Amino acid sequence: MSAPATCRWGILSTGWIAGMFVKDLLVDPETRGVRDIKHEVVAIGSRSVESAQQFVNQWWPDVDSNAHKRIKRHGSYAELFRDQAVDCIYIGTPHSHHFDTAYAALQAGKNVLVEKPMTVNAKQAETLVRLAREKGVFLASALWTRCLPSTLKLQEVLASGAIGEIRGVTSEFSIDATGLVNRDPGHRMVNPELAGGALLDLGPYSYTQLALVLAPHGRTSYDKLPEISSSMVKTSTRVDASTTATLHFEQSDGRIVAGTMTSAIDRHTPPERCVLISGSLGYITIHSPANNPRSFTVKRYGDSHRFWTHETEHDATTYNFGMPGGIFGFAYEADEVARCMRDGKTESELLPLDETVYQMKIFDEIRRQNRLEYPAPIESFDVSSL
Ligand SMILES: NC(=O)C1=CN([C@@H]2O[C@H](COP(=O)(O)OP(=O)(O)OC[C@H]3O[C@@H](n4cnc5c(N)ncnc54)[C@H](OP(=O)(O)O)[C@@H]3O)[C@@H](O)[C@H]2O)C=CC1
Ligand SMILES: O=C1OC[C@@H](O)[C@H](O)[C@H]1O
Repeated sequence: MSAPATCRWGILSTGWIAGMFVKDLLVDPETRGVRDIKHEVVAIGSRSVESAQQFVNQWWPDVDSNAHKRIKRHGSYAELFRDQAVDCIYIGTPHSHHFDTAYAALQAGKNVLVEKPMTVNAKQAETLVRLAREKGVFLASALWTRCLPSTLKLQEVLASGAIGEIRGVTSEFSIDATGLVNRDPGHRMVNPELAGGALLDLGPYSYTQLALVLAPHGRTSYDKLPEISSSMVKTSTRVDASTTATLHFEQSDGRIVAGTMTSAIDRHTPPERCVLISGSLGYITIHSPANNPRSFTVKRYGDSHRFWTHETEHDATTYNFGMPGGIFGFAYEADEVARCMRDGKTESELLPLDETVYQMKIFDEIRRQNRLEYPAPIESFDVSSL
């Protein structure tokens, strides 16, 4: 077997998720049975060099180690874009800053993995996708759930016909952040200036869980949006505390199947169930959380199943997934990106760009229906000043 290919990462921003992503990159891929690629963090880019230095101190505390000494600390994002040692830049800024930062990185010819949601709106996402394709560089939104072994296994189970014809999906990813509005109204989750709110922050997961079943890539035409009915409750900071949307997706056999997604920042999703996939022969329950499911259960109805009884289900199978090496789960998307780098691919089949743009169009429509607008500068897709 040939030597593993190394992906050399540049980390842009030094907040919470940037640290979690790095933590996963530092775990030896062999612990999860991955022998074809390796990860190396070669540079940190921050708005201040002190913050970049602090980040290195936190994640590579051994000051005498080669890694600690070797990692470049850039005091501006522009310096990171110029760093020739970097293969791919991971962007972990707030939503409001995904578009401008990713645009500048792509413009500099860099491969980019940008946190979810890719942008604030679909026009911005389309602009990034167009630029990446023009430049021939890699781009993906970091919807890590799509790369998890549990997600891939679920696709297999569905394709096997285990629950028959799909009749409906409900999906929720919510986190109780009540109190944040009063305690810390500037926090990115509730601050409109940073494009906060449940839909953009947590909706990518509740949407993805139903889209993987009802609008899978390769079997969905992105020309037409599903029919959408949605509602929102807003916070006093004027972002959405909760959003629920029912989407009617046309299936390849012409049937219309409804999926309902909920994301909220004012409650927890209960652990037992975040996603319910109902089929003609049974159902699948995905256990919370929807961003990182560790198990799901498939139950098939018994032959004597009747609509008035609940006693006849049988054949329950639960699939469990660990997180080897102590990873959080981001490592799997990092592996996928590293393989794309190695193979010269500019797009990942697990994180398809057209699907990402489609999702952003659906979110635009949900926001339109509920009059959720962000400040003009962060909705802008004008690139003349970038
Ligand atoms: N995949 C996942 O599971 C998760 C994804 N996320 C996503 O990651 C992104 C960041 O979230 P999180 O890490 O929690 O956020 P943090 O606030 O902890 O970090 C954001 C970082 O972005 C940089 N930044 C650039 N401009 C600004 C600005 N105007 N205000 C604040 N920070 C700025 C800062 O880094 P610096 O000072 O170094 O420039 C800052 O540390 C979001 O898009 C979120 O949706 C978040 C959590 C989990
Ligand atoms: O996975 C996540 O969990 C917590 C959220 O605030 C975050 O943005 C999201 O990506």
